[in-house]
Amino acid sequence: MLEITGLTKRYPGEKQPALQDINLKVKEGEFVAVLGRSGAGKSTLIRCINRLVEPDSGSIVWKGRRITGMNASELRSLRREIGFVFQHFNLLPRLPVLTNVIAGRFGMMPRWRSLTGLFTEGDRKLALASLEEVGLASLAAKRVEALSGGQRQRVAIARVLMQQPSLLLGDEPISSLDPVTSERIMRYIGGLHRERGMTVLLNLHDVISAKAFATRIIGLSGGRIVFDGLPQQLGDQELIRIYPPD
Ligand SMILES: Nc1ncnc2c1ncn2[C@@H]1O[C@H](COP(=O)(O)OP(=O)(O)OP(=O)(O)O)[C@@H](O)[C@H]1O
Repeated sequence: MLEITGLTKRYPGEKQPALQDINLKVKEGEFVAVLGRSGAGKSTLIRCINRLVEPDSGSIVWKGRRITGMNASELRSLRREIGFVFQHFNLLPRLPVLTNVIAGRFGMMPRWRSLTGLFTEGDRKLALASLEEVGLASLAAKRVEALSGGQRQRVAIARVLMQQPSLLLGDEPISSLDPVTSERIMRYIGGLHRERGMTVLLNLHDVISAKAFATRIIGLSGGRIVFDGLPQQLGDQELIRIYPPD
């Protein structure tokens, strides 16, 4: 479903490449957790997949379409199909929760605001149902800026639910949340994977969450894949390879 071949990225002015010759095939319905030390290349990998970061070489093919090489309009339509949860949520703080969630339907369309008047009753119902799923329906009318970090993250998840993507990418979606909220968000994402068959690829700092929820773990170190296996194959030796001491 997602096939990454020979992916390499070096940021301008950096000596070491952030990613070196990454080869990775993700099958439909897999839940992949990407682990690695800070600077290992996890964000770069995820961001190359939706072209928020421009790779230097290699190819990324999703459902038979070559992401590397897509033009701006092809990318816009791709980003409507691929859900992306950032560390910093990417919400519009001054607008109500419900409007932020409905915007998910339009992907990352920059001019979506001009569509506000065109939201249908169906859109509103679906957005409310998504908020219900993350336990925030009662806050639908509140401005996002009045919510806590954990609540904002749940709004971001509700927006992704609304988008109904077949691929969900996440860049450390739980790293700024408390343990209880983190667990809750991971359970939502696990539910999306199990019940809707969504393919998930998440960068995580937390090995325990990765082992509990993922069906496959990728370990990155120095921009290379140093582990690729099942959660139960991740033992002490493998963890040392993924998290080498200084
Ligand atoms: N915009 C940038 N300009 C220059 N170098 C960058 C940029 N973004 C990342 N890097 C470098 O690329 C390497 C990989 O960074 P990346 O953010 O992908 O790692 P990461 O594993 O996601 O780290 P973290 O867990 O801290 O988010 C690091 O050495 C980092 O300093």
